[in-house]
Amino acid sequence: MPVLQDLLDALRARTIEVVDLTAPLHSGTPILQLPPPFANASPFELTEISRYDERGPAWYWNDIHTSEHTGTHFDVPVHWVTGKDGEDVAQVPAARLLAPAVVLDFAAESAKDPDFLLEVDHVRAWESEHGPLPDGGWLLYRTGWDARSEDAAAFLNADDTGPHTPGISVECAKWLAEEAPVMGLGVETVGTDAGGAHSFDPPFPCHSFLLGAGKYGLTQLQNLARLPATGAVVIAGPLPIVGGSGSPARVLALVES
Ligand SMILES: O=C(O)C(=O)c1ccccc1S
Ligand SMILES: [Mn+2]
Repeated sequence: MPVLQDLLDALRARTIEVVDLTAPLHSGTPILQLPPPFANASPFELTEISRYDERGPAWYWNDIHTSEHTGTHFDVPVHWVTGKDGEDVAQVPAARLLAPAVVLDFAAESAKDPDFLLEVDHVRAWESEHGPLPDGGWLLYRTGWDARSEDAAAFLNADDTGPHTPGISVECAKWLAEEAPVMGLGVETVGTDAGGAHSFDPPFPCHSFLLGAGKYGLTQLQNLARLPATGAVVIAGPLPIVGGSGSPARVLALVES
């Protein structure tokens, strides 16, 4: 029996579940707020072209206006200066859009400290319990932040000192980029870097090291709580925007029931 038929049978029998890791995309979707003098992304907008009316009697359609980095989205190397000679989002090999994924759950730590940072030791301890990180796969970092995703203020969690959202330490970002076998980092927060990463050295180290190493980012993921620590397969579908630095993406996980 061909393996693909086995997959279809398992999906039909629901012995394999499809978990949607994507946040709904709408005008209220939180977007990263960079401080002046830096420019910022635009909120997502739908602009109606027609809706079964004189502009189009039988059809409803819209223009969309969005940043590449709005909502659940896929970061590619060219997004950062360290990866400027790397892939744009249209150049990501299709074979890499389906990959194994592991989940590192630090939701409890992030609930206690919104500036919590994942360190290499945390990953090493996870590996001693669950085995090595997947070669060519995703490290999905669960912080529980998806619960805030429909409240932009809570999700961005900024005060007069800037945003306070959990992330990855500089040392861990460098290690994930240069030592770990994963092809990318997925997070629940607005971007792959911690809210305080603007003050790190280098600033935004996940972007700087991971994209500089030709790796990828997935952001604003949801439902990581529904995935096992190991064994999920993630399908991430960015739009192949020619020359693009990233794209809103539909991200799904296949999980054995
Ligand atoms: O890639 C992103 O969505 C992101 O987080 C970002 C975008 C542009 C500048 C800084 C950052 S930190
Ligand atoms: Mn991004």
